[in-house]
Amino acid sequence: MRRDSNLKNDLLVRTLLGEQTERTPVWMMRQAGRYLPEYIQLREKYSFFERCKTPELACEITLQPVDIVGVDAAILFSDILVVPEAMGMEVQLIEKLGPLLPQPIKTTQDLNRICVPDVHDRLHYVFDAIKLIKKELNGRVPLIGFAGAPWTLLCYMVQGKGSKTFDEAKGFCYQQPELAHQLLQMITDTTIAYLKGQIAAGADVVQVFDSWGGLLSKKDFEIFSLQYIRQIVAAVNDEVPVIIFAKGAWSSLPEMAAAGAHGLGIDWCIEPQMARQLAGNNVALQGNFDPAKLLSPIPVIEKEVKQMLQAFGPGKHIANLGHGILPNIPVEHAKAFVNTVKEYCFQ
Ligand SMILES: Cc1c2[nH]c(c1CCC(=O)O)Cc1[nH]c(c(CCC(=O)O)c1C)Cc1[nH]c(c(CCC(=O)O)c1C)Cc1[nH]c(c(C)c1CCC(=O)O)C2
Repeated sequence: MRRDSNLKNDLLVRTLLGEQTERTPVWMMRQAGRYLPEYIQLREKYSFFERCKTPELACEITLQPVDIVGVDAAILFSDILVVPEAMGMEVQLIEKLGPLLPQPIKTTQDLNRICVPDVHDRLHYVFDAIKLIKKELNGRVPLIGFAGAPWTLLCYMVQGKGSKTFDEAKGFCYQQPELAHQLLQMITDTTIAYLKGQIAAGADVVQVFDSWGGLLSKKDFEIFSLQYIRQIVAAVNDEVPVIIFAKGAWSSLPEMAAAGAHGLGIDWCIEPQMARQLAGNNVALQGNFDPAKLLSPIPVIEKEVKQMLQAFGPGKHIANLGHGILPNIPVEHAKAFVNTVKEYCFQ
């Protein structure tokens, strides 16, 4: 296991490695983004991919929540969709609509248009950003690298846009399972090289986002998601700690723990005690505050965050939201979330 000896705050890394810490670490999924006025300013000047592909901009945005909100970890500013783009697909981000992939994968011919790229050629801008961020962080907090899980990326690559059900992506898997598995394996191979590149560039921890894992039954989650996540975790978990966040897929927590992850993200639909029973004692749990609850008045946020910390108990817990922070959250409310965790003492 590689560890950056220059880290002044290593609460996240130690928690993931099962070591005791003075307090619970805290960060927020999607913490670099639209609820921060400083981010919105940059967004007005540069397109989404300009922000992702310019290391100085990605670095500045990554550091914003560390400086402004005081989280215990930075997460690389990028997007899970840079991987489909590197594999040869056109990816656009449209205001208010979200991602658009105008030529989605439906047939063997479509699959032949994409490839497993050389990540050092196609995604070098991410590795350059990570090197710059590590330098600028100067050990203040660890840096989390990330990638989308193959299933969640397939959802966008086949559906071509966001969806509540991803019915076309699911239909593709059920109608053309062989093609689906070829695509999932190509994404997996790209992702392994991509995460290894992030780690080589300096990422201290990596997280795999399976935002749409909960759309599958437990059996189909194993077939179309978990077997690929397992390959990714096995390829990197001796280098740095790995967190799997598979939203809604709580019934597979035992299998995800057995896959060799150091941390498992959970959403607010499962109680901490139940998640602990399912996941066992050898893994840290991350979560699980309802992001919309950050709209509550600050005293309510403080009270509910304390209840959450108490429910998880001391140790083996990383305080976080159960999904990404919403754009309409006041910065003061995000700060209240973080500060309540930092100030909490277990009796
Ligand atoms: C499914 C998914 C995507 N991207 C991501 C996921 C998995 C996590 C999740 O479920 O929320 C992951 C992601 N996207 C972004 C980050 C940055 C780092 C961080 O967490 O702070 C991370 C970790 C930046 C972003 N990615 C995107 C934005 C907003 C675009 C903008 O600010 O111009 C940001 C800050 C665009 C994006 N990218 C994606 C969507 C659906 C959208 C549009 C809607 C939305 O914003 O949530 C795909």
